[in-house]
Amino acid sequence: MSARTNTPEAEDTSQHDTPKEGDAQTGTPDPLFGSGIRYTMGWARHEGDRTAGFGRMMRRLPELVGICLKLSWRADRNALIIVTACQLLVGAATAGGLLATNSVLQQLLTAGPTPDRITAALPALALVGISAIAIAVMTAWSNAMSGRLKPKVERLAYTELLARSARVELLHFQRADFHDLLDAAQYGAGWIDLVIEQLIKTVTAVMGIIAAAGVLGVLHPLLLPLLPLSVVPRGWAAIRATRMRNESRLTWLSHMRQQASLTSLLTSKDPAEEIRAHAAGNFLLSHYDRLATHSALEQARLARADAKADLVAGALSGLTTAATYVLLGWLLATGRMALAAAGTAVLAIRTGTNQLGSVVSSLAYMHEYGLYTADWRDACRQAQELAIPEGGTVTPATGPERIEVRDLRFSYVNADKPALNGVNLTIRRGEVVALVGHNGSGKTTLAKLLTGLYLPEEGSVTWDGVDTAHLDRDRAFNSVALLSQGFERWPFTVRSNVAIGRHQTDPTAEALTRAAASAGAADLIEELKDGWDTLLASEFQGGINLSGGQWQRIALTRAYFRDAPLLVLDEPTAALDPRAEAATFTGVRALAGGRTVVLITHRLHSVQHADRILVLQDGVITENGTHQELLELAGEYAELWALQASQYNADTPTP
Ligand SMILES: Nc1ncnc2c1ncn2[C@@H]1O[C@H](COP(=O)(O)OP(=O)(O)OP(=O)(O)O)[C@@H](O)[C@H]1O
Repeated sequence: MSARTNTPEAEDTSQHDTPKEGDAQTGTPDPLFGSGIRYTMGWARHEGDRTAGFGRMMRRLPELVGICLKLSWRADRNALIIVTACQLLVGAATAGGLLATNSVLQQLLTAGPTPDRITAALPALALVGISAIAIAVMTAWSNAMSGRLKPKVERLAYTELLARSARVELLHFQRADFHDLLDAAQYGAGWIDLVIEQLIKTVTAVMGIIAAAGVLGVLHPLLLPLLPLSVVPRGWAAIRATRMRNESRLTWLSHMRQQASLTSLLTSKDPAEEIRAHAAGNFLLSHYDRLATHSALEQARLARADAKADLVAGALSGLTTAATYVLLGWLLATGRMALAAAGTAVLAIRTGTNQLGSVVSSLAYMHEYGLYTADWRDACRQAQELAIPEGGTVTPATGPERIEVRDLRFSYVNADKPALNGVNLTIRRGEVVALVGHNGSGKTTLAKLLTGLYLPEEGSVTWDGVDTAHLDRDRAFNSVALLSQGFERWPFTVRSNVAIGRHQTDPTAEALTRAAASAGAADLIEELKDGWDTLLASEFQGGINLSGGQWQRIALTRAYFRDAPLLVLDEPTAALDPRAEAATFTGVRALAGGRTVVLITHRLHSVQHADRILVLQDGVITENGTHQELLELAGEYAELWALQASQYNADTPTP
């Protein structure tokens, strides 16, 4: 190995061409990610809107303001009222201050002894001071109130989104477009405080403009058109700069996500093991650096584009300022305006143009962030439409007496063939039913339909004659305990990991211990340093991690702790040692009394004592019977059984 490969930096340049500006083009497949990652995130939902002009921006504005005001009203109406009142008062004080300034100038510029002129100007001077104090007080109060309002609005937006998405039918979580919307909506919820901030800035600036325009109108009507005229170039440049920024951002957005995914891979717990064992660190790092270089080049280009736009804006703005002073000079020279009024006009024009510039940039920011606010609203609406309905037929607490499946067909979104293709089956209360079959044959999918987690696409699944779609699903789920293949390893204490399975009631020590004993986890928990209070997350202070099998026992404890009449165990022993596995299956039989158990496993020796074994093949039940009946049938099950048995026999040394 050459010395160069000792540092990741050395490896970078040897592996990839040095990125050049313009390399990062949309649609160019990435050597690591292909082109798949680019459009999978909510970011890219607004390509058209992001590069839209002023007209489109203004058309969306009322809707956006409406969303923000409604949310703010719900979050903290007092704060909203105070902020609005403060802004109105700031506007009034600005106008009053300008008029008072005019009066001061008039008094100072009239003929007469200086002390007299100063004395005459004093009341107006006091008014200038009072309006400045009023502006400062109102601005401070408004800032304090908006500081109170914004986090409340953000919290409300997040809570609403999370509450609604937590109720969405499971199937929609398989849809990429729904995830795109949720992604964007999360930005919307997080950035809603920025939209409100810009909205407040806009209101402040509009008040300033009204004040300045009012004063200019009083001083000389000819001065009024100067105000919008002077801001046109700055507004045009600001919008142009925003569009350029957005176009540029779209170019490197996917890089940002790819970079973020590499950052997360290099710093997360789970991939750490394989990265080290396969020495993949430098490889990932070199790709990270390649992407970071692209991003830096794009940002440099962006900065230059911004600078150019600013330059053009500055030049045009200078021209309009010059025109303003020429007009003022002409008004003065021709005696159409007094010197004092001209002085006030300069102040009013400066105030007005500054505020107009501020309005334009606030509107541009509002438009940009506001696209996500609209997504937040759309996601909340969609989540509501796709939610598991509330109410329906209530099932008895003892669970269904009979689950019937008739001509059941079910396909996942974008799947080219159905996962279940005409399943018929009846399960009675208290039965232990085992589902076996090759990978992808539909066992897990069937279990999810039996429990009402998914609804049939065709055919029916009924609980005591009631279609699962018409059940009160919240109550129905209450009757279900599920240990799924990818069970959750909650980063909580052991107690919470188990009690989350039935969190509505305070877990009694006795119920926890009983569940742990049934799952074979009692000794394991007792030996942990803080017992039930041990934190199962080594990435947090004081936390520890468990082995795969130990985690499986905790997950099994959780399922047992739910103490539900319908128990679904999907590969419950995949990570268990043989003794624990045997104990688990014996435990399942013992537990069954009155409880319906659906057991999915590839360990055929463990299912031989099930009441019934169902063999699935390509989404269809091909065999249905007891272990003995299926062996006699000499079909798929018998073949798989013989295969597994032969492996054991071959490996067993003859005594
Ligand atoms: N979320 C999903 N989206 C799309 N297709 C899916 C999804 N989950 C499963 N499938 C497909 O549905 C079919 C049935 O999958 P299922 O998980 O029910 O099989 P299984 O019998 O439980 O497999 P295994 O023994 O590997 O756990 C497979 O073809 C699988 O690829």
